[in-house]
Amino acid sequence: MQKLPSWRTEPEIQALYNLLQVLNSYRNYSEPLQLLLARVMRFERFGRRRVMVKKGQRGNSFYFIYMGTVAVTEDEDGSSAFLDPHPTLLHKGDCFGELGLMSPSVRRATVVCMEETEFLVVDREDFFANKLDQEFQKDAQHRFEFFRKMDLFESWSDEKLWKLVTLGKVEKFSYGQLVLKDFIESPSIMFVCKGSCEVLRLIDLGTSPFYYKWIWQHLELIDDTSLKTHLNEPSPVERFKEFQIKSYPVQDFSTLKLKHLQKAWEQQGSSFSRRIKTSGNTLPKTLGPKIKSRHPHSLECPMINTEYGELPEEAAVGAYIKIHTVEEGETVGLHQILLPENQRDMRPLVLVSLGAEVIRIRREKFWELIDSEVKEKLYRFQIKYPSDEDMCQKFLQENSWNIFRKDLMRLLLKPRQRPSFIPIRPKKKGIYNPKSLVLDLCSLDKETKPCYPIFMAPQKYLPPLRIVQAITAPRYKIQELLPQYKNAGVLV
Ligand SMILES: Nc1ncnc2c1ncn2[C@@H]1O[C@@H]2COP(=O)(O)O[C@H]2[C@H]1O
Repeated sequence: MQKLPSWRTEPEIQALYNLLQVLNSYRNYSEPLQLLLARVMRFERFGRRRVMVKKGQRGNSFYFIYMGTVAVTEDEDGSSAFLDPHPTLLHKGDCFGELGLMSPSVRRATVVCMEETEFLVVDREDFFANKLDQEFQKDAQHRFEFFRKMDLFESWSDEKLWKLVTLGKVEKFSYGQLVLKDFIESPSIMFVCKGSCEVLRLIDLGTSPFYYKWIWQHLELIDDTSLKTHLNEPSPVERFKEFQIKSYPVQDFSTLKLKHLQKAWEQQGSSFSRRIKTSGNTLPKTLGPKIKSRHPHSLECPMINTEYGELPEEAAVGAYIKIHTVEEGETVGLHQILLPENQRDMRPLVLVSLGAEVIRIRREKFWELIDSEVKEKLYRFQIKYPSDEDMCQKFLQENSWNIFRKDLMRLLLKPRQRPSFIPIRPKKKGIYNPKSLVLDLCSLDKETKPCYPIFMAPQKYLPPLRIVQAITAPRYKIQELLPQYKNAGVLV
């Protein structure tokens, strides 16, 4: 790569072409164009604070970022990038410098290295000889057509729309890739031009009164004598019954039917005399026994203090909760743009790609461009996201369903499946076991704990928090709820 382009042999050009497949913006070009570029690109490396492109100056080169990060700024020396908490950053695989090469040939912005950065440089003559200008015109036309279809800009002239087109580029994100850590704080808005994205909220479950109550309700099933102090509610047995019946979305009414029949028989003077125990402190018999805790004694584990009382330290976990999906043609970050700052919901929200192409535009640039008609339409975009407490309740409800579904799948399908092939991998230090993403309330007081991954969120949002995807609690064996499946996989 560091060899002068004119010295490269054919096999070296092919090797460079292969090497550059990791760069998104390069890979997007046709294969012949990629090969042509591999012949002419120069390799360059610069240190932090080096200004690559200066706003207002004439441009001579176009750049692919091979490694490192640069910032795009409005000032001439790029110093604002080091003061701005949210600079516009370009990373490995991105490219820049095309606008200054095309008319009106001056640089529209300054680009400065944020760290030591490696570039592949295409000079002006090669840029035009390889018709890269036409590629960028095609991209711009694509953005123009996307905005033209949007109801939001229906009243705009083509000329005005082109101004918007020049404010951002299309960025591609693969499935599951993080688009923005927090789009509430982001200085940009986004237009999803292809695919979709998910809005997630990271919730510290330990701050929710509902979660606190839920945890203790379940822990009482492990030992219902030691926890009476935690809730001033009906007896634990009562709660146990209520919970166990509710915790599976299946209810067994057979005992009620029997009771009804028994009454009918008594009225008919039948000699039937068996009594079915349905009331009192026991569960309906047909529901069977719960899975017994292996620790019938009081729960001994480290506790932490929360607003509502003590919570086992292990149960102080967080979860990412999906609150919205942004579809193709929709926007991100405009949902409260018209609200006064003191009325805005400032809770951090994460944006994750489900396979998406987005156009990112700085808020202030967008604001300068929009007129009263667009502002009026923006009122329609206002979305109120649910409260953390509501999200927590939803998470726990879905959790019960998910655990139930897994139990059911295990019961109905597992014995029929062939054992899956699990390659033996050498154990690596520091790579967490994905199973640890499930908090198991039955093993809270076990000596050996699974090593949970730690969420390294900036302290201003949350303390380091173990993230879970699900919580398993003491529960009935599903066979007891579905007696026709006495043995897993076999319907009797
Ligand atoms: N908002 C933006 N987002 C990403 N890249 C940009 C943005 N504005 C300008 N650029 C790039 O920064 C470059 C500065 O030099 P050019 O004007 O030649 O080309 C410009 C674009 O490639």
